[in-house]
Amino acid sequence: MQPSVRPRRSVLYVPAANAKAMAKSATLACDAIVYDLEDAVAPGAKPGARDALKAHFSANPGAAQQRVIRVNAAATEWGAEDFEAAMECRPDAILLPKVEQAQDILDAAAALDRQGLEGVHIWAMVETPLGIVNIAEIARLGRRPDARLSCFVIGSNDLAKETGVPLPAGRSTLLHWLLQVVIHARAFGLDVVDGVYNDFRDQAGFEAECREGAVLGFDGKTLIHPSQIAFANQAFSPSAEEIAEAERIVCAFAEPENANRGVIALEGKMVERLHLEIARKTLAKAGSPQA
Ligand SMILES: CC(C)(COP(=O)(O)OP(=O)(O)OC[C@H]1O[C@@H](n2cnc3c(N)ncnc32)[C@H](O)[C@@H]1OP(=O)(O)O)[C@@H](O)C(=O)NCCC(=O)NCCSC(=O)C[C@H](O)C(=O)O
Ligand SMILES: [Mg+2]
Repeated sequence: MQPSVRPRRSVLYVPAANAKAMAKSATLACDAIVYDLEDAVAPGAKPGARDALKAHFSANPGAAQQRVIRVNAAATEWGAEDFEAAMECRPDAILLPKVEQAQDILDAAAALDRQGLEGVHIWAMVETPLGIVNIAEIARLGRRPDARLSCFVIGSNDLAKETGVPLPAGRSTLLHWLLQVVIHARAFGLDVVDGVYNDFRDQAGFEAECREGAVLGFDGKTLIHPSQIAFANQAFSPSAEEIAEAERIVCAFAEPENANRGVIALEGKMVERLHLEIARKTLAKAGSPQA
């Protein structure tokens, strides 16, 4: 399944057991919401969270944001009931935690097929050592429409837990694994969203990690608090300078004398038609009609 063209700059987790957060979520300017039935919901609160989720979707059949539901893994005692509840809600996507092999995705896709739920994508969390080791096999499903896979989401807390590494500023301990996930997502046409920043009162640290994620090639960041949305939207959007440069490149190639040229000089730099493609992508991301 091809990834959606909708942006993934800001992807907010909302615990499905938190009625106040659920109500607030509809008003927030994030690109996507992940209603969580997994780690943010205590074992005893799972049945109530499923009911709340179903009631929320039933009362709000449409939403401005993409809506995703994170279920517990199929192998857990909650997995089957979570998946049933998620299918009943008909979200844009179901997020599978701790994906470790392609079969995890294919099983979920088959269940969606059995229910005739067309258009429901699968997102996969990459957050275990085995998930990283098998990333090529899993990412390859991006080329198979029947697998429904459209997006990877990093789970940095679980990765740190499973590997025993700390999570220092700059995430040097995770960098190698993060880059593997990004390159495999790009190779097989998947979107890829960075992990959460836990210290939600530390705005400077959060902003630094957003910038780092953008430079590493992520499409956006998963978030835990509404205060993180605005900066994520900014960090994963083209800057004013990038937009202006892209416009100059598009204009330069539109000049009649450049119509048949593969490479031109612009402001002292070599600019090829591949840069024109990049410029058009930048403008498309910025929502410019010049794209
Ligand atoms: C972290 C929090 C528990 C903090 O909550 P709280 O102390 O209530 O924050 P505030 O008082 O500052 O909240 C202000 C208002 O904003 C609403 N709020 C807070 N968080 C959210 C949210 N996520 N979505 C929607 N609305 C939210 C509060 O209700 C207040 O509203 P109001 O009073 O009307 O103004 C809390 O932020 C939280 O629970 N965050 C989400 C945690 C979560 O989902 N965790 C699981 C996903 S992270 C993960 O598992 C990653 C991965 O798997 C990995 O391995 O790394
Ligand atoms: Mg996790």
